[in-house]
Amino acid sequence: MAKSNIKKGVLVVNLGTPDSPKTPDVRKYLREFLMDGRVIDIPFLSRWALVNLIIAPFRAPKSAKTYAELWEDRGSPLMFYGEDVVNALKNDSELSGYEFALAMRYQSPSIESGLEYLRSKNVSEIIVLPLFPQYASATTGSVVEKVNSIIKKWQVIPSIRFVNQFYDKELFVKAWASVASSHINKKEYDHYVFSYHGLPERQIRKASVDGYCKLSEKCCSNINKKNQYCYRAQCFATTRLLAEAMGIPEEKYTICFQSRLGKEPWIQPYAEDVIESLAKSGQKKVLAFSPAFVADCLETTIEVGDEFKEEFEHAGGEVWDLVPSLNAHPDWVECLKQIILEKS
Ligand SMILES: C=CC1=C(C)c2cc3[nH]c(cc4nc(cc5[nH]c(cc1n2)c(C)c5CCC(=O)O)C(CCC(=O)O)=C4C)c(C)c3C=C
Ligand SMILES: [Fe+2]
Ligand SMILES: [Fe+2]
Repeated sequence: MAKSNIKKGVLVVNLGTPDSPKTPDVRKYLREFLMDGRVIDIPFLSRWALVNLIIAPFRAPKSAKTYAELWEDRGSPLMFYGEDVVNALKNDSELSGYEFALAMRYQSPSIESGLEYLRSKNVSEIIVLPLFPQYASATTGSVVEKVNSIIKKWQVIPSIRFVNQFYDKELFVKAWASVASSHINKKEYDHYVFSYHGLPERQIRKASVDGYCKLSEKCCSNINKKNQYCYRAQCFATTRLLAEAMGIPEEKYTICFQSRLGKEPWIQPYAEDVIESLAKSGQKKVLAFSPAFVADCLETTIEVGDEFKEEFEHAGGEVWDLVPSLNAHPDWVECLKQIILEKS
């Protein structure tokens, strides 16, 4: 029987990054990102005023300087590692029955252009793969909403499957262990820090079933029917899996949450408090992981790698190393391949 040439489509989506590290491009990026009602979940007019009159004008020039430090010859790492993994998937012979498009939730290439590309290839179904290991309404939820807002206008809507999270996939854990092995086998560390992007506490409460989530250590210490989509609980679960795979005992690691924005409470413990208390309690050599990100970006290289290192050393610590992100590591590409095949 002749082999069918009908293909399936895969839309690989990451958060997005400015088009360049120049202030106007950073401002444009921040505006689009922070005007998303799933990111700053307050009424439209208050959000508009906060973003356009306060955050974008004041933050853009500062962030632009940091983006300039991050920028490489190939551009923003979040973007070029996205291109690298998609190219690796395209070249995998086991995935020859798939068409791929890379998209960013904010800025370019847009989700709309990625979906249009897949539509032009007449794919029979589309797998949407947001590159966020843990579910949050502000990230995965926003990608799902955006995709739905576009395809609802299509005459023919193919079957669409969304990947909601993958923090617990064996190959995801294995990929982190592979990337970290060169650090772990080379040096002895006193302590390990797992730093995740933060979220406003309000967003955790909104995702909690029957008010289950009290934002205590206890409510996030396991995954159950009521907190299965709790970002904080999923970050705790990610840490347990990674620590177990790398043989790091419980007393040797600490979780924290970074990148707080605004005055409202965000999920705790806060990174700056953890860093200071580790240094003050005599931990000298620390290895840091950033497992909410699958590609290096501002939040990993600059915030965890440079700024946290400075804070740790200032508080009396001696060594602060960061495990790079999964980027285009072959084990990570293998993990993505398995996710795609399982969803098909
Ligand atoms: C785990 C993924 C992420 C979650 C959850 C998330 C929530 C979130 N972020 C902001 C505000 C900002 N985030 C910024 C950068 C940024 N955020 C993520 C991922 C998550 N954000 C990434 C990958 C990046 C880096 C992108 C890059 O180009 O390298 C920024 C911009 C940078 C800066 O100006 O400091 C802001 C602002 C909020 C408010 C939020 C949840 C509600
Ligand atoms: Fe963010
Ligand atoms: Fe919880």
